[in-house]
Amino acid sequence: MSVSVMSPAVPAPISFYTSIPPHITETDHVQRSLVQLRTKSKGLEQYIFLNGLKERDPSLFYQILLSNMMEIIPILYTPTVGDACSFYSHIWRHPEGLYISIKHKGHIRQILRAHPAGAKISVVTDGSRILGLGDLGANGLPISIGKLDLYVAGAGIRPSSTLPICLDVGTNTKKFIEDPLYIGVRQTRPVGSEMDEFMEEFMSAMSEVFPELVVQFEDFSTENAFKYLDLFRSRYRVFNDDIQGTGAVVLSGFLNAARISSAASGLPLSEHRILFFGAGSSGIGVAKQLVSFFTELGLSVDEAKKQIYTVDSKGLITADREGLQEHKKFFARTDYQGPALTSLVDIVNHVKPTALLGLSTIGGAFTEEVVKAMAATNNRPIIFPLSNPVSKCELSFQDAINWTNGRVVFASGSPYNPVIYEGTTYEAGQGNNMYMFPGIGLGVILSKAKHITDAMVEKAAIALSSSLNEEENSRELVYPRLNRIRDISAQVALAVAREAQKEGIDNNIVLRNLNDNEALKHITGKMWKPCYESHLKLGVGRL
Ligand SMILES: O=C([O-])CC(=O)C(=O)O
Ligand SMILES: [Mg+2]
Repeated sequence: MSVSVMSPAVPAPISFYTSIPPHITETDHVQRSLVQLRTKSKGLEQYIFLNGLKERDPSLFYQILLSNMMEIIPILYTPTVGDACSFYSHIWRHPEGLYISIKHKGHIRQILRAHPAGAKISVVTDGSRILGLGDLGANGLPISIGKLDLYVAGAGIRPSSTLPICLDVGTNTKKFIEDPLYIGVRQTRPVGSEMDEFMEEFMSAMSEVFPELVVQFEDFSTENAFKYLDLFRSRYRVFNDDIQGTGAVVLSGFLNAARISSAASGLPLSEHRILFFGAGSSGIGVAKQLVSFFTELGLSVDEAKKQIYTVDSKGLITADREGLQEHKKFFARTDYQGPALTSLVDIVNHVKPTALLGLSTIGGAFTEEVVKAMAATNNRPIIFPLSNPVSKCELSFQDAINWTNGRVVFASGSPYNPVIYEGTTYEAGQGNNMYMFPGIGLGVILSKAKHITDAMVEKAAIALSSSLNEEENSRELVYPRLNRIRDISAQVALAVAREAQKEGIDNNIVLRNLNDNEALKHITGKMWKPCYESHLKLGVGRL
């Protein structure tokens, strides 16, 4: 009997074929899985379904994710991942990612060595400030997993090169410690030197076991976010997504929003007054990113700082306030001596900002009065309610449109559906760091940069802001459409790599010698794509 050249070299076991019903193809199974997903109720049930699918058939999972990104990303990522984290101990089904516990102190290298080699990008959280949901302890792992799914979808990183980690060091949230189903260690968080020593051991073990690894710190509490970024950024390839990723994505959206707003007002970019509602790691991270950009426009640091006002739970931050936390001092105002301004409306009326940015995690904080005060002094007020998930967002898109008669230039951290107002359809921008971190990570991996500098992050932001196509610009969008994420990540990655080359901290000669067009081709050519079909053909997949 002659053997067809199309036959697989090694025939699949008979049992494999007999387990597959007669009328099933790859194409209809993708459709079947989508139907199964869509019949689940929205939110956590859909998250659990996708999580199970990823475990059962990773190749099918990625196939579905990549061909339905607009539908799937809000389930695996913000906002639904917030519910997954809140209830993770209760919905936990199977081991995934990696837990490094405080109990492993002294043995972290051995634990990492037991993991398959080859990780190139790791997202690491200690669960202490998950989105705007607070200290969720060991329940924080899904945020690392969700961010890495975006690396796969948005930047084409191979799934086996990703390493989601939750540092299980305890939680200060009593209800978790008392919950019999809680999956983390039952103790409060270590402070001071115990945590510092743990982090030192962890980072040095990571770089030893995974020499090519880029580390993204995620959702650490504000103080630790700043502290560990400062401590490790010159020694390892590490960046903090909440400080730098959010800083960059907001700078990028602000540049486009300011262009739209200035077209109506004639105000030069450097004269915009920006009010930050929220002064945690993200708020201050974004503010610093703006200062750095303004200085490049020719302003001194002091002049740039003057354009920025910060507000925390006690009101407008002024230098004369007692006991001001270290990270808030830089932006504390010295030009206001009156009685403390505590209400946001009073602050808006005093500052008359052109842009109001929310990073406060206080849902609904931008009330009708606040929004109308913004609309009273600005033809095109810029309002970015950036806190996540939706329950913590300062303003809904519908209210923003209604209360400004459609004049607002809007971007939120979580997604909103388009709104129709007086016959016109308006689209919300999503100012989420998902536009930045996949491209930043990819650029660092490909250029083999030694460090991630502020200039690399800034160049990433500028690349994003100029990535909008004609149609997106004509619709007055402030961010490109998400379905172009791979193109955008490639442009961001190139900008990051070019800056690393300029600073002489890259280590990839091939990339250095390519012109921009060749380099973009090289980058997109490296992007991983799922190959679902071949699994059934070769009989090695699991349906
Ligand atoms: O995860 C997101 O959607 C954005 C983010 O980093 C955060 O809110 O902490
Ligand atoms: Mg975050």
